[in-house]
Amino acid sequence: MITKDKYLRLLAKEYPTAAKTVTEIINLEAIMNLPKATEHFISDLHGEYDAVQHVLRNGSGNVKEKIREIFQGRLSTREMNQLATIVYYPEDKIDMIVDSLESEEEINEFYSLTLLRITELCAFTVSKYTRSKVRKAIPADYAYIIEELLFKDTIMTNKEDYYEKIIKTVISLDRATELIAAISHVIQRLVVDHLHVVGDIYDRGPFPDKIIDTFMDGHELDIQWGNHDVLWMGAASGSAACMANVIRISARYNNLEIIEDAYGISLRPLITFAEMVYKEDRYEPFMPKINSEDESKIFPEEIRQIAKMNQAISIIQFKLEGEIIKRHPEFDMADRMVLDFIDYETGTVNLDGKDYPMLCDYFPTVDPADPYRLTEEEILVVERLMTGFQNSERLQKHVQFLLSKGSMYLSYNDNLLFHGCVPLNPDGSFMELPIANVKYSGKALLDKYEEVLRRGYLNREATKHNIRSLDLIWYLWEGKASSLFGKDKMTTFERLYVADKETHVEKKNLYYEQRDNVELSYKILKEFGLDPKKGHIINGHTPVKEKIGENPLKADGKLIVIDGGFSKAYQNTTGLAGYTLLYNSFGMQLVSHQPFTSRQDAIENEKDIVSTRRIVDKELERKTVRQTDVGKKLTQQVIDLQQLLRAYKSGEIVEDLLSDK
Ligand SMILES: O=P(O)(O)OC[C@H]1O[C@](O)(COP(=O)(O)O)[C@@H](O)[C@@H]1O
Ligand SMILES: [Mn+2]
Repeated sequence: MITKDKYLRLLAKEYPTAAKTVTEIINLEAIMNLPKATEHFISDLHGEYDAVQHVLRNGSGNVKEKIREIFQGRLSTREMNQLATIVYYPEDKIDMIVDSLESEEEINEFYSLTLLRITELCAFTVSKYTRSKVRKAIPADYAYIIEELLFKDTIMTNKEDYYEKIIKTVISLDRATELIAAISHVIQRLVVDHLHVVGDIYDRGPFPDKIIDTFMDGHELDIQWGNHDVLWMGAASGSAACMANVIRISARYNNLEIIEDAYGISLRPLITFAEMVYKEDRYEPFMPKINSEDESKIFPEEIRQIAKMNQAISIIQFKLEGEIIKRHPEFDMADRMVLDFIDYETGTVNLDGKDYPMLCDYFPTVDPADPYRLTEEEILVVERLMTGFQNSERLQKHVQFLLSKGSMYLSYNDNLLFHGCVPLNPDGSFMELPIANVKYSGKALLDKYEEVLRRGYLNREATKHNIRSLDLIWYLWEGKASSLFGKDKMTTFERLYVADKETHVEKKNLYYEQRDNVELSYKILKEFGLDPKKGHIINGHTPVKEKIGENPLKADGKLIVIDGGFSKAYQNTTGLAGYTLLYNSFGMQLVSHQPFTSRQDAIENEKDIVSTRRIVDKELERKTVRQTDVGKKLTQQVIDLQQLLRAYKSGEIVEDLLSDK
């Protein structure tokens, strides 16, 4: 361990004189007195890149709010909406406006007014940050000009002329669009300081990869993994069962492009296998879901092929899952040995003691005497697909990003964030899972899951030794003690093969029934070492059915469910798109969003998502950085620097006065 004296001497290298130490103390004190930065919570993005982009660009309605604060009374609603659209989509919107203008004068006037307005908006947005933070958010190309415009020197007498001159020069050099775009990006970036992604970036929607690319490009953020993210992480780590699920879901939502085009993984082995082995066209339950807009863009033959792939990979999935369940009696999943319950002669299935007719009884690869055995062809298909997943550089890069920014849960500024639940037993105690003969529950279980996920990825090439970790990663997807799943079983098989909906029911963990119970929130916050009086629990995972009166604020606002509802497929059930949460120096606000139509509609018709806000918690006094987790670290730094200063004064450590020379 490093001694205090050694530490001070190391610190003295960074602050070699008393003057430099004092300057840093003053700087840190100033930062701690600034208002707490805005945190933005979003979840369940499900590949809906355009809608997510929109919410990020408008900062859950924050950009509009700031525009109103500054320009109400000075600009008309139309002008304010136009300005907001420019901030969200600068290049496209400006092109459109400029195209509609007739003369050079009109265009120049538009540029000049827009630059003035957007500069004012940006200056207002960044006013709560230190200059050094703002500088980091400014793109290098226009750094000098933007800094000049933002940090106006109030003592300069002829400053207005000076700025006008800058703006005129930029316009005359034909660079106005670029500059407006650069300033817009600074606003987008800083209108929300820190982003929390409470899970489920992947599946159902078309572009999870593009969402991750956006996240990799600069936002300050953290991620709490969702069950769908973990499924992809498992597939990238070498779990064949996770991979089969990933492919099945992509086929079901007609999104195989994500695998083939975005990640460059060839599905040819699966297509060939499906055509070769599933000779009869009996794939009705496996038809992909196709959006009405996409219907005209797809050949019927392609739909047939996707359905067959879905059918082939589903059976492979059930077989692989059966093997895992057999290896792990402690998973307690005997009821998921679904291929055992089929009567292959009569085409019925026995579930919970009751016989049901099957919607499809075509199983060309299943040997009723040994239903879980993969055929040689199936083994080959799995191997070839797996190689594709493991060799996809882009997928591996994305999963590494998820691992580096993500965790099973996060404590941040007194709040506890996780995607699903802390699984409970029917009597309310924390549910246990034995892992390598040790029982884990509550926080320890979530910590263990995280350890296993990281280990599973790290050992992805040591296939044999990794099986135990990979099995557990798959368990996280659909096991009853999984904090990401939170249901008693996943009825994929029943949904495909049985019409009777009573077999489709997935019973939610007691956690979900008890979410309104303040005591439970207290108990969980305490379990995770947080102060229950101050903190909140923030979850995603379950769409909030506002349509039938469900409230996203549970337990008097102690627990907040912010499923963003981006997934189009689920918007019929919820009645609106969903929720995001903002936490700024004034408190917490829940924002509900109407569905996003399209990027084009947003640009052309200035159609913003209508967002309404509800206050969750109001700070009695405006919260400063000092009262945050960052503040705690800075306070400690100030204490250390004060000690260093005393050491300089007493001569215990000698100043390096030559350090500047
Ligand atoms: O809507 P689909 O595609 O049938 O998926 C249903 C499945 O998704 C799940 O709800 C899990 O996904 P979510 O995390 O998005 O809820 C399962 O419980 C369920 O079996
Ligand atoms: Mn989920």
